[in-house]
Amino acid sequence: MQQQQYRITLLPGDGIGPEIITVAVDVLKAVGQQLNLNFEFQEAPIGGAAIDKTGNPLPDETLAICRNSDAVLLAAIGGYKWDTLPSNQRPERGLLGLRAGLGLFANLRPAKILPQLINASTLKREVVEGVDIMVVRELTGGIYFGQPKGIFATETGEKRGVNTMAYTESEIDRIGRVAFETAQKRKGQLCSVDKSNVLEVSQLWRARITQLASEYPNVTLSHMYVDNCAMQLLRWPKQFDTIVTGNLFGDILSDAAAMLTGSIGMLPSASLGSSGPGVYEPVHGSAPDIAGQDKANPIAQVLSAAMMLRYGLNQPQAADKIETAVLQVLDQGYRTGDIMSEGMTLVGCRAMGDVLLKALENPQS
Ligand SMILES: NC(=O)c1ccc[n+]([C@@H]2O[C@H](COP(=O)([O-])OP(=O)(O)OC[C@H]3O[C@@H](n4cnc5c(N)ncnc54)[C@H](O)[C@@H]3O)[C@@H](O)[C@H]2O)c1
Ligand SMILES: CC(C)[C@H](C(=O)O)[C@@H](O)C(=O)O
Ligand SMILES: [Mg+2]
Repeated sequence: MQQQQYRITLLPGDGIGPEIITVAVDVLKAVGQQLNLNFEFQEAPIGGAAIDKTGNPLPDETLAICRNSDAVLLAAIGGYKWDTLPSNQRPERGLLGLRAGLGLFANLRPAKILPQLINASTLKREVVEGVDIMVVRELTGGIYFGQPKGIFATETGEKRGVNTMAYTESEIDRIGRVAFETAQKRKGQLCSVDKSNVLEVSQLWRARITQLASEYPNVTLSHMYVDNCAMQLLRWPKQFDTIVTGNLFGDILSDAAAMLTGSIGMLPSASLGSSGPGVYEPVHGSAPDIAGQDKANPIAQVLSAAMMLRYGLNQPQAADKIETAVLQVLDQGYRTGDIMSEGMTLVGCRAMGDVLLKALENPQS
């Protein structure tokens, strides 16, 4: 079998980023060896680490390296050290710049409860058992990017902070199509989430998504206001299959959906554009409260690497192997602190990496 070569850019970022990405790289190398895939890793700075090094949260060189790779594996950015910077100089700008620079308008955030972790959820077993939701979040538009934005002086001398939530029809259509196609491959139920009882931008969103539905007769479309959706996610999450929503609503709802699964430390994501490399990253942040303590759960990062193999590199067998190894270590009772429950074995980030490698070497079918 001829060896497949892939150029992967690694963006460890800040906080727990370097700890968790190391685990994912080891896992990728191990699965690569088994399936004759050769990963050429190249590391670049982003976020706070890049600010410290270059003064810029997204150096041009970082973006160029990402553009020139087959896929980008990102850990997380941000932390206390940079919290007092003005918003346009913060680490988060590096992440937004990366998403915009690579045209990654579609963010897929799966929230699936694993049977092994039902006890780690704060919700009742009957509420979370069987939950399997895909949040399709628009990622390069909406209030994160709309103009005008800034802090402006008013005539009275008072300051006024402004952000603008805006979507064009074509921006809504392209994320809508990704969402309908995603729902088609799942249970065929798409819930579009907006705030069209108040916001004009949401009225346009709802109208376009409704119009698109005629092209996808095998998908059942429903609509929900975002405040109700936040409540329904906690009340009866099994009513959802695929959710499509804008940038800010998707950010908030995906963190809420994460908790259904036990911990945000479990949730991967894929950020995709219409061409070029995607960025694969955990839903969680840099967790500065536990950084450098070997306490982080690396599974969201490892599952992001699996999403990279599945969606970005078309290597589903390799992705399956990683996902199976994750299930195996959970079956064996290994838990980081965030998913710990009675009777389980508490491990740190590095030890979780070690048991994952063992599970890859010795899969128990
Ligand atoms: N994609 C990203 O890079 C990203 C995403 C979200 C937040 N952030 C940034 O991260 C920084 C911290 O933000 P925050 O505290 O609001 O969110 P966070 O997701 O970093 O942390 C929230 C809580 O979850 C815990 N947690 C997160 N990931 C974990 C993991 N893998 N294992 C165990 N516990 C985990 C943290 O310890 C913390 O208690 C901020 O600067 C924020 O802007 C970055
Ligand atoms: C860090 C921040 C810019 C980012 C976002 O808001 O998109 C994060 O919360 C996420 O969910 O990826
Ligand atoms: Mg978020």
